[in-house]
Amino acid sequence: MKNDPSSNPLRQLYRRTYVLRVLGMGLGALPIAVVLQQRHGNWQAWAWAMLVCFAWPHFAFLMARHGRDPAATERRNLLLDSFFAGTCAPLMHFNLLPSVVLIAVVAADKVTTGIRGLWPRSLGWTAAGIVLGGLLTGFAAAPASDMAVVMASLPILVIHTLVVSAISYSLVRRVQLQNLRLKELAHTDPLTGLHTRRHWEQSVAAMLAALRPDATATLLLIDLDDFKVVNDTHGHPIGDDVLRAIGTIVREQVADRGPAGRLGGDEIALVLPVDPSGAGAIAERIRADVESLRFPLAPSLRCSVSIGIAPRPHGGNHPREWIEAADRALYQAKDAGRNRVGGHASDIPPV
Ligand SMILES: Nc1nc2c(ncn2[C@@H]2O[C@H](COP(=O)(O)OP(=O)(O)OP(=O)(O)O)[C@@H](O)[C@H]2O)c(=O)[nH]1
Repeated sequence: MKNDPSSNPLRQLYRRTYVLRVLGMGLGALPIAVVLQQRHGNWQAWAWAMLVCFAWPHFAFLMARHGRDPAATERRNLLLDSFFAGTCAPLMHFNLLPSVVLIAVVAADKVTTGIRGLWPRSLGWTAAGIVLGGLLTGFAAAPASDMAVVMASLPILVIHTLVVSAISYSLVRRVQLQNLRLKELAHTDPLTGLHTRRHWEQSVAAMLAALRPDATATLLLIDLDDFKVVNDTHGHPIGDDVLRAIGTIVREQVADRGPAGRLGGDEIALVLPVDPSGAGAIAERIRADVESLRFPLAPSLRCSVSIGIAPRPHGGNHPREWIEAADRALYQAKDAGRNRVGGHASDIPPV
């Protein structure tokens, strides 16, 4: 990806502005031509207008494409756009509507690039274009725009505005989708596909806030048995495969019924809106699925989990107290020989 030019949006800027430049300059030719025809412009005025409107966009594209630094070349081209638009105002003897439209259009193009400071800088270039063009045309002024000039100015006004809006919309949508993806990545543990600890805690808090105070919910705390031995015997990558497989099992068993997160290391927690016996049945399925896991790269490997279950504490939404209760149930399961579910049987003290 590093050498892929498409991975650098600034390097690709000249492609996007090429379309806008061809469109803007091409449509801009219409009111310029009408004004030149009305005031019987000389051949030099026509030649300059045609060069700016029809040759410059392609020349700018080729310069940026073949330049050593396309982004820098394109930034300079954008400033030259403003200069050329500036020269067109005196060329049209400052005919008000097309002069203002042309200058506004090239200014808008600077804003849509998102390059900081480009738009204010472009104003100086526009002013330079106006002064140079003015010196060459003697600053002749005929600002009134008749109906023919108004009509000829409409296509650039309407079409260019709509195209710039469509491009801006698609850029905003892309940024929104990328932000969403970044948020997902920040919320998801890459190994297990479960929530990260922080996001899990936030999701549990949100879930509890949405539940009635007396509504049932149960916390399951899952811990791999002798995971250190798994790592030591089969290696860390196989240990990662185990975590990955358990993440898949948990996600399949929980579906979207409640938040499931990796608290760290080999510890996974989930909260389900069910009573302890319902949670016990789900925990038992997870335990059995983990027990039946097989790994082609480590055929002798057998895994198991111990699971602690704790019902939601009465009269409180304190995840810490709740996790401690599930932790006690988990360690009872470990003490009782591992590969089992603890906490939903009567021998586990209530929270
Ligand atoms: N492969 C792998 N191992 C990890 C990861 N995170 C933590 N571990 C290992 O997980 C092991 C956790 O061990 P412990 O929870 O202390 O104990 P255990 O061996 O599972 O024993 P019990 O919990 O008592 O059954 C440690 O060896 C960590 O190095 C990980 O992302 N990948």
